[in-house]
Amino acid sequence: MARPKIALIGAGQIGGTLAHLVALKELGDVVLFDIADGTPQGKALDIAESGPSEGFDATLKGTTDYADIAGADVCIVTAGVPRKPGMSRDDLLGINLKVMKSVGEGIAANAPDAFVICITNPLDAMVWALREFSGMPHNKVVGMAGVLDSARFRHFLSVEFNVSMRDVTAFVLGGHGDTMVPLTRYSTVGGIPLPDLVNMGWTTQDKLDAIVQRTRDGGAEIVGLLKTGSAFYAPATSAIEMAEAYLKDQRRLLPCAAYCDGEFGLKGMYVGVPTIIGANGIEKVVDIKMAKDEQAMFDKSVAAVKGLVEACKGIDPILA
Ligand SMILES: NC(=O)C1=CN([C@@H]2O[C@H](COP(=O)(O)OP(=O)(O)OC[C@H]3O[C@@H](n4cnc5c(N)ncnc54)[C@H](O)[C@@H]3O)[C@@H](O)[C@H]2O)C=CC1
Ligand SMILES: O=C([O-])CC(=O)C(=O)O
Repeated sequence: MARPKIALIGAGQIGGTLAHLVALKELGDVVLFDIADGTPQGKALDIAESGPSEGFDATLKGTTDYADIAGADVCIVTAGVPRKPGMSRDDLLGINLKVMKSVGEGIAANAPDAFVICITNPLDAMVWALREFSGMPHNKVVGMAGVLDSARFRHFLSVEFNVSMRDVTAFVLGGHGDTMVPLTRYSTVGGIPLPDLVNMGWTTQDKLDAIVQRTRDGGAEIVGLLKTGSAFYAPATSAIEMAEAYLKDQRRLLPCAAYCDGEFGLKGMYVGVPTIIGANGIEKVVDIKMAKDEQAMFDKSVAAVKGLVEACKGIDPILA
């Protein structure tokens, strides 16, 4: 059987890391696309030259021509600009919206059957716009953020409890911004929900609150440290987890920015919700019941995303 074809739209920090991970994990053959001529070709060649030592079987091609992504099974979109210290993700909206237009058209024309994972920020509005520009089915276009935010939450919790990250589960829903919603009641250590762990005296509510806030600020913390761009190792790994779930029909239950058509009382919008990813893309949005305070946080986050979508409509009349 032919290897899957994985197109990476954007060959910057995340795109290059994605290409390396796809090759190392032998998920498929890689086409790395970017408008900056030389960058995708150089990264593809560099990673291909690591193959003999690493021993993977995958071809890598760098290109500036959308025709080369023809027939891709998966497209992962990181094209656009990242933020710098002092900026919010929302400040990227105007410039990255234009990028989503060309990328959406390029994918629709060349790889209309692909499963598309958007990473570009501000994530929830950009995945909505990318879907609109591409006209592709809603279940085949999804945004990556919840897997990353939950991974950050899990990492901080594993350090606090001094246990393996494998035994920590976490759910971060809502928009990928300052209003994101880490759900402590649905996050566990060895199956024990976090509020129970506070009651058991294993940690304090103050410490848990600080971890929740650090999770919300997780992207900004890295931007502040790197100074020249934003996180890329963990974001790439998170998107690979989603791509693998699709390619291997794993039916993973992962928090993703998915299209809600009635779920969570939302109609026609993308926001971070629990989803099942399998061979049909987003197979299901899992409509969990939230407590009153959780719902209030989620509603606030949804309102923030709606504001950004309205801003997109104001910029590009095609979207209105
Ligand atoms: N959803 C999430 O959780 C996360 C999202 N991000 C976002 O991902 C995006 C990419 O981040 P990085 O890879 O670090 O940025 P980067 O600047 O390293 O790479 C972006 C690449 O996009 C290319 N590009 C620009 N316009 C293009 C176009 N029209 N078509 C094709 N390629 C184009 C650039 O030439 C550049 O190589 C940013 O918007 C960032 O904010 C970053 C981390 C996490
Ligand atoms: O913070 C940023 O700008 C990049 C991002 O979305 C993240 O790392 O969560």
